[in-house]
Amino acid sequence: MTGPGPIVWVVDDDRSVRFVLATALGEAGFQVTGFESAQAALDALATRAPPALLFTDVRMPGDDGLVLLDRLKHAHPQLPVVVMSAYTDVASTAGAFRGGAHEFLSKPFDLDDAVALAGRVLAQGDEGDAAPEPAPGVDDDALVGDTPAMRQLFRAIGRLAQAPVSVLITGETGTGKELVARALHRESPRARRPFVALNTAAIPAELLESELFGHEAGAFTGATKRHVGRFEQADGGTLFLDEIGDMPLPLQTRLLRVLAEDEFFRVGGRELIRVDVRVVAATHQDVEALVADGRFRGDLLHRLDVVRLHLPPLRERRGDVPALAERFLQAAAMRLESPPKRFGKAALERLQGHGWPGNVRELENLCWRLAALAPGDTITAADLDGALAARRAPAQDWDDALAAWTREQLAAGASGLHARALERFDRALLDAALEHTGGRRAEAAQRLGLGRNTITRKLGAGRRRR
Ligand SMILES: Nc1ncnc2c1ncn2[C@@H]1O[C@H](COP(=O)(O)OP(=O)(O)OP(=O)(O)O)[C@@H](O)[C@H]1O
Repeated sequence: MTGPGPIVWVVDDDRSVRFVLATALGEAGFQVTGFESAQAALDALATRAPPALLFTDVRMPGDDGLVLLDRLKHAHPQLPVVVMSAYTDVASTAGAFRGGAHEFLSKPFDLDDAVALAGRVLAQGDEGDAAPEPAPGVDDDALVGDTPAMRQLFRAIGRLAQAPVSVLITGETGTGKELVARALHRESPRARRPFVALNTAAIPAELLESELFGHEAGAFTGATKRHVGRFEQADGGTLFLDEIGDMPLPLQTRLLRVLAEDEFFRVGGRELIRVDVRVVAATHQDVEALVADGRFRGDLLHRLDVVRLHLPPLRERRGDVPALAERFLQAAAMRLESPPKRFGKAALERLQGHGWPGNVRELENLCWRLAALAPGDTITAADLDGALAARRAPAQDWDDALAAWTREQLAAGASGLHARALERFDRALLDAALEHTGGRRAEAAQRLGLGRNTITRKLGAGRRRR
């Protein structure tokens, strides 16, 4: 899609990073231009209006990203800059923030996170004092919900935000677990300190430990610089550990110890690091079952699960669908700088009747698509059917999606892709078959043409290594 969305520039000497980021941002409605060097971006600025947002890598041939940041801060102080780097050492991150970076994105990053970040930064700009004409704001982090389950949840968040206890958030994918974690942070006395999120499932097991606790230069092959882990980054604030059920067992043991002692060593380090971090964890899995199967430590669950917040799936709170849909549509129109649209009555009814297997995220994506593509001011039931069908279409081209995933992973520096791809292939088949058979393994195995033992083994392997 090349909608009339806000203009974003991506400066990175790595062509594949520019490509994947531009594609993802483009699909979300931004107009993206890539530059291979700081100089190329500066040259463009001499002849063109500045973008609404700029992403830049740090280490590039010629002037690096921090030099670019410095120049931009003088020439265009209002322009938000997101600095991206694989080097999350103190010098790079602190240098970036000192230089006026709006956000720091550590590579490899999740593309959804990068897109969400772009949305957030621009929304802040829209609402902030610095924006020339503050638009009527849509608060990206505001939780929408008026059903009894959500009201109860909001009360619990208000109460829990003040208490420094660990919280475990459960709920299907896309139900808003991260948003709840952010709300807990925002309403807490830690609000002025960092909120740091880590998706355990998105990071290869062998990198997780150093991602969490950091490492010293030379701690292992490839560790050329000191890396400050997420625990340290979150000092004084909140660390959100998403998909905690996917954490490998040895790391669970280490996490348990750190939570008990509030101190740790970086990988390969000798200096004892003390931190004050509130941990909020989340999972979409049945964590008690993981404990029963020996895949998750009961004592760690106990420590993380001082209080549990459960997010019901959207199909169990259909009353919230209209307000959510209107909100997303309004936010999308603002972001795309397109005229506002509304849902017609029949369309709203159809939305409420939909099953929403992807929950609020699915609804949000659909609204973005409709904001960009529906022809009139009022969205009809036919527009909706078209958008739902279009959403399903890419799923048919799974080989394209696989190729895109592979390119993205390679660009982000990942290795061992064949094994990981096979795992995901198995998991997609198994999950879909189990969903189809209502969780009956024997039937799922038979439908897939696999032996029952094979399916059990694959399920175990998938869960262990995810
Ligand atoms: N109650 C809500 N009000 C407004 N927006 C919401 C609400 N719940 C979820 N969203 C939006 O839906 C999207 C998905 O939410 P979020 O990422 O918090 O889900 P999640 O449960 O953490 O998903 P996953 O398990 O896949 O990580 C986000 O863009 C979020 O802003």
